Amino acid sequence: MLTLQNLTKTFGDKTAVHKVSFTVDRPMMIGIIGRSGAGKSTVLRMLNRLSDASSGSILFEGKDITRLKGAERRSWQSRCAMIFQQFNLVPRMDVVSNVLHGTLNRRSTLATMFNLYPDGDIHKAIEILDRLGIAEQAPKRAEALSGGQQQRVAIARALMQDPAIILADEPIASLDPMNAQIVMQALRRIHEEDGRMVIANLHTLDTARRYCDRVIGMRDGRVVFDGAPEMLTTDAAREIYGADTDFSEAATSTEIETLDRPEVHSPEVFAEAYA
Ligand SMILES: Nc1ncnc2c1ncn2[C@@H]1O[C@H](COP(=O)(O)OP(=O)(O)OP(=O)(O)O)[C@@H](O)[C@H]1O
Repeated sequence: MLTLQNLTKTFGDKTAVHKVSFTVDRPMMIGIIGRSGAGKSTVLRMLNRLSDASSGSILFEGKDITRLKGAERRSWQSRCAMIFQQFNLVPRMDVVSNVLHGTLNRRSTLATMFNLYPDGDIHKAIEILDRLGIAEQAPKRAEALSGGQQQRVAIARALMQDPAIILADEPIASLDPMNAQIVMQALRRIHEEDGRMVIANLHTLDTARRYCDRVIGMRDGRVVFDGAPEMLTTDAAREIYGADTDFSEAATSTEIETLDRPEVHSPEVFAEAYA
């Protein structure tokens, strides 16, 4: 359903992404890992059409995304929602209005100017917040929430768009381990329950192993690993991170020891994490 073919991005002399190709034939949760500057964000930005590819193509359900313009490009951007490390909420605006911003693409300018939202959208926003365990935060200003809660608001805003794909660019890089776990569980659950594809750029190996069905490793703009988490051996990690034999996985870890991968998928543990 999603195919990247020789996707390339250059900035002047610098090739940030070099002929990246992979196919995703069913909705899955994919982690893209690699050191800083490997090209992970640039790949996501091209996928969402925030940035244009220099060459190569992206096909989704047979359609060439790289060629979309105007309204078609905006429509793609709402099918392919993006979440950022810094949440990108409007800090002084209440939580529910931030979530309702996810409907901007389909609202008239006048309705947007006067903050007029249909009742159905407001109910939907609250339902989504409830699903993410933060409905009681709905009237508060976004800036009053913890980082983990703010990232869940950003996920709720993305869900308002009813996207086929959620792209998450370092979604947990600003969070402490407990909040990082809650946010990763939320993304995993959205993938499993809704059948949405999730592609997340991640700094740490253990997070990719624990939550993802497939891991893509990038180094210097190229894909150097593409496989199941079980295939991600220390040697494969060394290749991705360009490290020598001193390489220690602990250096890329945000581990907190309480959860194993099988438990992560259990709704009970998910609910408990929110309690
Ligand atoms: N707008 C830009 N102009 C010039 N160079 C850029 C631009 N955006 C990215 N780059 C360069 O492209 C390369 C890949 O950057 P990118 O942000 O995609 O890497 P990354 O793997 O996401 O790293 P990080 O984890 O630090 O965000 C880097 O060398 C970066 O400096």
